[in-house]
Amino acid sequence: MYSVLFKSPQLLVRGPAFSTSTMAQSAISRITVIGGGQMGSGIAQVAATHKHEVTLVDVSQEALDRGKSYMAKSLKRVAKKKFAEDETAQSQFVDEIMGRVSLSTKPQEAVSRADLVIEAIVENIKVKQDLFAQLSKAAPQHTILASNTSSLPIGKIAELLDEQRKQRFIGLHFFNPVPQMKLVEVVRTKEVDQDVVDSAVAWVKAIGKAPAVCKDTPGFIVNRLLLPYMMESIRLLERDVASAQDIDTAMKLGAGYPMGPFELCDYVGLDTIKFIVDGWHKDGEGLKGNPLFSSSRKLDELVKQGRLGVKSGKGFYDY
Ligand SMILES: CCCCCCCCCCCCCC(=O)CC(=O)SCCNC(=O)CCNC(=O)[C@H](O)C(C)(C)COP(=O)(O)OP(=O)(O)OC[C@H]1O[C@@H](n2cnc3c(N)ncnc32)[C@H](O)[C@@H]1OP(=O)(O)O
Ligand SMILES: NC(=O)C1=CN([C@@H]2O[C@H](COP(=O)(O)OP(=O)(O)OC[C@H]3O[C@@H](n4cnc5c(N)ncnc54)[C@H](O)[C@@H]3O)[C@@H](O)[C@H]2O)C=CC1
Repeated sequence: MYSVLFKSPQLLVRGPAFSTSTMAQSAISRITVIGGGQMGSGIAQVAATHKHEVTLVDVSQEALDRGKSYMAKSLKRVAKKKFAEDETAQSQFVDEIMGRVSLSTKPQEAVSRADLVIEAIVENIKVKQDLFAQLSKAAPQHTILASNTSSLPIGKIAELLDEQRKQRFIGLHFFNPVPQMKLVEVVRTKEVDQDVVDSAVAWVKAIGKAPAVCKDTPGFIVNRLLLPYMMESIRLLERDVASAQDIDTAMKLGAGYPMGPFELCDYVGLDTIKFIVDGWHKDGEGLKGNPLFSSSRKLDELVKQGRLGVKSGKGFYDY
């Protein structure tokens, strides 16, 4: 059932009928992000930019330092746009936001006061399930637990949790690069409470992003549509229909995409994509054997050669 919610004259919100608590201000203040890589560092940066107290967790100080440098580099780009020639204002801006982010290698301690925990660790179902089983022993009962997974079922990630925890478990799927991409997919399981969905939607808006609420099915919305497009692009290349460069040019100028499919594959990471397409082809709900999601010899070869994209300095392109 759809309804039109008028939040204020200039903002017409059209979407599924939310309970009145949708309009409630998000009661989320303290955020813990687990995994300080490409995505987790971006999520921590955006939350801190919007005045949240953030704790970023990773497995080692080295990994935390890497995440911190991702944030600092990104914030310097934002600061340069915001304060043009004023270098003092630029460094004050960066220092103020970075000052809201504390670093930790102790996940249970880091969630003990959190209102929201967002996991952005390796795309591996068992590692995610074990992490949340550990966190659920330490996080307050009210804490919302969320995963930023690209492809794994949210309900499966929460499988080891008790019923009460499952009712406060949700998908918050950010897009890369997090500071720049407006969308966050809010993925609801069968078990999640409506007020948790409403709080998540309110928080996503409070950090300047645009929520899209969807059910917990493979790929949610964007990746379900992106993956076949990406795999068909690779099959065009395998059939020698056109070069990667020409296919990218065609999709940027013909379909208005900011990046072509091969640029985007390199940007996201070929190993991540291979993991996802192999997983869905094997047992993705309703996708098993679907030719659109068949794996690709070319993709397998590149991953085997360690050509993972931007992160390894070479993928479809050399960087
Ligand atoms: C068909 C291929 C599909 C491949 C994926 C397959 C899908 C299934 C598996 C996916 C698995 C994982 C992915 C996932 O789950 C979901 C995703 O994230 S999908 C990827 C979504 N992202 C995109 O589609 C990115 C598209 N590209 C862009 O929007 C732009 O190219 C980009 C913003 C990356 C760079 O812009 P560009 O103009 O090329 O360069 P600039 O350097 O000038 O940047 C423009 C603008 O943006 C600011 N900016 C860029 N990066 C950052 C940053 N990290 N921090 C802060 N600011 C940043 C920059 O300052 C510029 O700002 P202006 O105000 O415009 O000056
Ligand atoms: N790369 C992308 O474009 C996108 C990725 N995602 C999803 O976000 C998640 C993270 O992806 P990326 O940031 O690209 O990966 P990444 O490899 O850049 O970062 C993962 C981070 O998690 C840390 N980590 C691994 N296991 C951990 C544990 N048990 N405890 C704490 N930290 C741990 C790693 O040290 C690393 O710093 C994945 O689930 C991925 O599917 C979602 C949207 C876009």
